[in-house]
Parts: sequence; C-alpha cells; structure tokens
Amino acid sequence: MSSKTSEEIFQHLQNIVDFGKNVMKEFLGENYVHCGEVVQLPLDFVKQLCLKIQCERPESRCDKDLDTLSGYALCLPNLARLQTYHFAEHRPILCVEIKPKCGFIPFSSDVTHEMKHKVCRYCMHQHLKVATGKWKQISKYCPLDLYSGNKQRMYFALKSLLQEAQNNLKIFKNGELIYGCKDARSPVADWSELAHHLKPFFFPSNGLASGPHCTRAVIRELVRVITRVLLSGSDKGRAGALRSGPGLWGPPVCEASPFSRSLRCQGKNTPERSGLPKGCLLYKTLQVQMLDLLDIEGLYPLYRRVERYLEEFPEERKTLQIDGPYDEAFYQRLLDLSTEDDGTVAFALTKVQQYRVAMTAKDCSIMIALSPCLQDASSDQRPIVPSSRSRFAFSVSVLDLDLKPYESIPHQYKLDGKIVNYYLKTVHAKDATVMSARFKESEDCTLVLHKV
Ligand SMILES: O=P(O)(O)O[C@@H]1[C@@H](OP(=O)(O)O)[C@H](OP(=O)(O)O)[C@H](O)[C@H](OP(=O)(O)O)[C@H]1OP(=O)(O)O
Ligand SMILES: Nc1ncnc2c1ncn2[C@@H]1O[C@H](COP(=O)(O)OP(=O)(O)OP(=O)(O)O)[C@@H](O)[C@H]1O
Repeated sequence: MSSKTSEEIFQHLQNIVDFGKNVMKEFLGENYVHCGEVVQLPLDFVKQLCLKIQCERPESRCDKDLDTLSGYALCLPNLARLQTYHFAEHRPILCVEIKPKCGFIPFSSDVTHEMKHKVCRYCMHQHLKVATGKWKQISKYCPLDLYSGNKQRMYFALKSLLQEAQNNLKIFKNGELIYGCKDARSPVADWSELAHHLKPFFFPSNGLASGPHCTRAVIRELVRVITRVLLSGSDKGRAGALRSGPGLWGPPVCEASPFSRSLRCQGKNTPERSGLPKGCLLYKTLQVQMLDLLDIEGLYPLYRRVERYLEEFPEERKTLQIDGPYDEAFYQRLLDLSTEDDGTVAFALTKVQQYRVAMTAKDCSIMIALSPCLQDASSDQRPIVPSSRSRFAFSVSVLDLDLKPYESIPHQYKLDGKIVNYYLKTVHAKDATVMSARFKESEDCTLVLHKV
C-alpha cells in the first residue's frame, strides 16, 4: 500500500465501494450489503487512531500496515448494530459474526484429485492449518452442513462453530467481543461464561438456575435463533441469475463432515441437496461462490492465458478492467456462465473475473445483529425472530466484500495443491482410525438426530 500514491489509494477504495454497489448488491440484495463511502481524514487523527488500536489488533494481522499517509479511508456502518434503524439504538444488542467459507464441493471436470469431489476444501484445509500451527485442533464444522438448509445439519454446524470458533465465529455484546478467538493461543471456549452473557437476552425475566442445564438451554436458544435468521429473508437480489444448470452442483455432503459420517454409520441415506430458501443470504452467497465454475485447476491455465496477453500488451490491463472500474459492464459479463472455451482472451478473462468474485464470496462474513424487543412492542415492520422466551429484532449484513486481487490467483493455485496433497498424504493415507478421531466423541452422532 505504502508505495501507492494518495490518488491510487483513493481509487482503490472507490473501487471497493463500486464493487459493493454494482456487483455484490446486485447479487446479494441491497438489504444485506453496506458499501460504505470513501472519506478524507486529517492525518493527525489517523496517526493517533493507529497508535491507539495497535494493541487491539491480532498479532497475525500486524504484518499489514495501516495506511496513515494518504488521508483516505473507507467509512462503513457499524454492522454489529441493527441496520434496520437509521439512528443509534440504545437497547442491548448481540451480534454473531460467521465466516462460513466455501459451501460446495467442486463439480468441475478439471479437478484432478478425486478427493476434491468428496471432501470439501474447508475440511481438508483444517489439517494443514493445524499442522502449521494456525489452530490447535480440527473443527467439526463443515460449511456444507451450514449451507444445507437442513435444520439438524445447520444446528450441528453452529454447535461445532461454538466448540471451535477459530476465525469462523465471533460474538459481540453491545459491540464488545465476548466470544471467539484471536489466534491459536486464545483460551479454550467457555460456554458457561458465554451463557452468562446471553442469559438476559434469551431468558429475560426467568430465574433459570445457573449450571450446565442453564448453559445448555441458553446455547440451544442461541443456535435456534441463528438458524432461523439464516433461513429467513425475502430480500431480492439477482443471484438467481446465476442459478447453475443440472449437474452443476457437486455432492450435497462432504465425506469428512462428522454429521454425514454419523448418518452413514447408521446406514441412513445421504441427505438431499440444498434446501435453502432462495431469498436467504446463505443461498445467495452460495450462488456467487459457485461462479467458480472451473475450480482453480481449470482456472489457472486461463489466468496464464490472460497473463501472456498482458505481457505482450501491458497497456490493455485497463481495458480488461483487471483493477476496475467495477461498473455495470463488469457486472454484466459475470453473468455469462458458459464453460465452452473458444480459446479467446475474452473467455479466459470472464472466468478469471468470475473466480475472483467467487473467492470474495467464499471469504466474506455474515453479521447477525439481534436486539430484544418488548413482548408487546409492535414490530414496525422490522423483521422479528422469536425464541422460546423472548423476541428479537434482527438484521443480517455481509462484511468483507472487497474483490480478491487478480495477483492472488497463483497463490490460490499453489495453496490448493498443498491442501490436497497434505490431506492425501497425512489423513487419507492413514487408516480410518486416524480419520475418526473427531467422531469418537459419538455424543454428537446421537445429539444431532434429535428433532430441533
Ligand atoms: O485461502 P483461505 O481459504 O485460507 O482464506 C484466507 C483466510 O484464511 P481462513 O482459511 O479463512 O482461515 C484469511 O483469514 P485470516 O486472515 O487468516 O483470518 C484471509 O481472509 C485471507 O484473505 P486475504 O488474503 O487477507 O484477502 C483468505 O485468503 P483468500 O484465499 O480468500 O484470498
Ligand atoms: N463495519 C463493521 N462493523 C462491525 N465490525 C466490523 C466492521 N468491519 C470489520 N469489523 C470487525 O473487524 C474484523 C476484521 O475486519 P476485516 O477482516 O474487514 O479487516 P481487515 O481490513 O481485513 O483487517 P486487516 O487489515 O487486519 O487484515 C471483522 O471480522 C469484524 O469482527
């Protein structure tokens, strides 16, 4: 960043805003996307702010310097608050942030490792992350369970996130982080402490005793409410324009997910594919993720084609809109889902841009803000989600929607190979006893099959 001029930084930030407005709002619907605006700040203020927040930043992020020189910044609403009100709310507020990651298994015929058609990237990547020390233990969370639309699978996925939050789950109370870890050294999850924070929200006037029973009841309510919110939504958006044709789905379950393994153990059938309602944010996010039609293995040669063209005609970078502008024309080209390669740079470029958009959707987060409403208060047409002892006004927003850079494609290609090779070498090659370490705690097998 520091090598860029102020003008370039302004343009970069404006591109982020335009991408939100012209692409993500179109796909995901306007209620979910808050693009923010580029603002100018006094340099003195930026420097002081930078010093003040330095100690709060996770160590793993500190290699990224904050820009204190250009005077430009992106101003976003506080998404840990309700977005349905245009003025500050003074009621207590909970916010659950989920980074769901990629919710489908690649369907592309360019995939060379059979394992990639069976086990999702998140579950494979877990092993590499633990081996490299990013996290201490493998999570039972599998994105395919969350995106399944099946309440039991979603319930299992959310509980797994609560057990092993990694960077996929954070909970804020009145804007303050109360749950979720910063890095591998963070202390283990404490559900009773979390339940202590949440009890007034879910059991406001009830003298529910503390202890394990109370903890379980509170966590159950939280998971139910989040599941309901995730399945809600009638917000328009044009993700439907991306609906893939038959056969372009991939398997509905990941073989490494403890949920699907437990079903198989019990001789039950594989669940049906996505039962997500079409209006909900998860469904739309998944559709955008599926713009990755060819998988990185099919995409990389096309990236190389664009690269060769740019080496010959570097001045064309602008015309190809590699670094923006992300305007209506850019958006329209994303809607071309053909996979017939006619050998042109135009075809390669469209797939490259679709891949970048898909990667963005695979790495974004969902913010769910919940604020208790009084039992007799009218909903004033705001969405409301009931729990067994209270009701919440809620809003759902998406965070981190800046388009992934063109330059990250070679890195993605190498990382993909590393993830799969590591998984094949260390996990799959060993016998099932190693694989099943995470399934030995069979309480989850029975637990999830209760009606929720
Ligand atoms: O590649 P992945 O799947 O590990 O995703 C990266 C994330 O790691 P995760 O797997 O979520 O722990 C990674 O998350 P952390 O910074 O490790 O919390 C970033 O979001 C990274 O994006 P960027 O390069 O900073 O724009 C992400 O990189 P991109 O692949 O989205 O560029
Ligand atoms: N608009 C927002 N409202 C509420 N919380 C936010 C908002 N933006 C970011 N956050 C919080 O800050 C965290 C980090 O945000 P984000 O990943 O966008 O930062 P980043 O710019 O990528 O960070 P870094 O520069 O360290 O890589 C999010 O996971 C979320 O908890």
